[in-house]
Amino acid sequence: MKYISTRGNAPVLSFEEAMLSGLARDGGLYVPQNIPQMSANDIAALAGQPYEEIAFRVMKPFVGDCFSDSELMDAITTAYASFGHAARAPLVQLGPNHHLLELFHGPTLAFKDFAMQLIGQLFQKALARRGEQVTIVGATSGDTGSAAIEAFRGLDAANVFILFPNGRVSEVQRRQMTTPVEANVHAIAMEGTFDTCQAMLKDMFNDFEFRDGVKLAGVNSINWARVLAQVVYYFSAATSLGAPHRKISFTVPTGNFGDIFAGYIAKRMGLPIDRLVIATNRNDILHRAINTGRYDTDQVFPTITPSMDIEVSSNFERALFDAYDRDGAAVAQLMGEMKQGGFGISQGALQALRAHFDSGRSSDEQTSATIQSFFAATGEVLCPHSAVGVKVAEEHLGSSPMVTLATAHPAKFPDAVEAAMGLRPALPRWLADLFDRDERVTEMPNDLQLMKSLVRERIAL
Ligand SMILES: Cc1ncc(COP(=O)(O)O)c(C=O)c1O
Ligand SMILES: N[C@@H](CCOP(=O)(O)O)C(=O)O
Repeated sequence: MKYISTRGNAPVLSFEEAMLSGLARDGGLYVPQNIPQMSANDIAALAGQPYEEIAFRVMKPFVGDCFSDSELMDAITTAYASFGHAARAPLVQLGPNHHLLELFHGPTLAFKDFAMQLIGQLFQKALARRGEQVTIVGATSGDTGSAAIEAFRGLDAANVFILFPNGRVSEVQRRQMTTPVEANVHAIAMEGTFDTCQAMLKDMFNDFEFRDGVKLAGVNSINWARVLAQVVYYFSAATSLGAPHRKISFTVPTGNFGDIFAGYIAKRMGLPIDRLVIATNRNDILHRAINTGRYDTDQVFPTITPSMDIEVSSNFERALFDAYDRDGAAVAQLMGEMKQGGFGISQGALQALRAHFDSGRSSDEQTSATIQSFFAATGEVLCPHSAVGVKVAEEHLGSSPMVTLATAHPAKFPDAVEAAMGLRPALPRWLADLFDRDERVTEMPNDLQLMKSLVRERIAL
């Protein structure tokens, strides 16, 4: 299996090369050259299998011969061994036709653990084989950062720098990033929003002297391996609910578009997905784009769903690449226009997007009301991000069963949850002393030169 860039002008890579590279050298994102297909029989055979077996069967064709079967299975098994639920991604019924896919049973309590725990294992195997060390820089609005730190803390082969927007993550999220004691972990509180952090990260990748000098690697969903690992739970959920014999819809709380893009890949592989519903908060650029055909950036408003406070939604580029019939030059042109404030989506591409995606939005007030009403009706305590999904999903219920992705544990956002329903969710046992631990964090302005100097200094180059 080979990987090509969405901007059509970067080397074609293997799975392992794409995983270790992060951003393509033309600024684009790697995608598989072809999407492997699963037949109805292949999909039916997944029903009732352990999550690890489903992960292996779904991911293997994308990985090719970069990892042997036993290496891949070993990585998968180790990755999910620490999850606090035997099903890994259990389904809970919210209503007659509405189910919640709980993706927060991993070590850092967010869906990011599904991919990050796995790529931590795959990075270790690949780097050990190559005898290489890398510098991982990640941008986060809260959850990617803590998951990456958890997956890579203490490894000799990787230094991890996590840029988060100062004051714009929850206190639990911040402490998850600032309290690990391992010397290879560097939490950086940056001036600006998540978009500022992500733009800084992409600028670092686009500076080849720096990129090659520090052996830069990325673990945001710009990394294809992140998206791939997230494809798996669409298969596990859909087959539990009767796929391939009936269609299933999914609603996904969305920011950087990685999670819902994984659903789109599942559909392209043959999983009978009816609708993929993009659920946004007040920062509703994707909802507006699907509705109007204009992707116009605005300011980013802080909300009670900080992980989704994103305007420059990185993986939307991957969806556009397909919607523009894989025309890399067209995508490069749109991404250039986005830097000037926005772009229009052609009628053909918009139709192609609308063939798969619906969208909706939830204000903070609606999100709080949803936490409150679903707790009263079902006893399920929703994190605010998951509540955005549930609210939007309820507006899109149809004939096929709807699955809403519960992307984080409510205890990561205790203030918002308490304000909504009057009860403060408790952190699990292994994080119970989080507020007693010492924090270690470096505050930085939005200055690329200073950031590059800091990284170089810390890795002592
Ligand atoms: C809790 C939570 N929900 C939803 C999202 C949005 O996911 P994505 O960025 O893949 O669209 C994020 C951030 O990624 C998140 O941390
Ligand atoms: N919400 C994310 C933003 C980064 O997303 P990623 O999937 O591209 O890593 C976060 O929690 O950091």
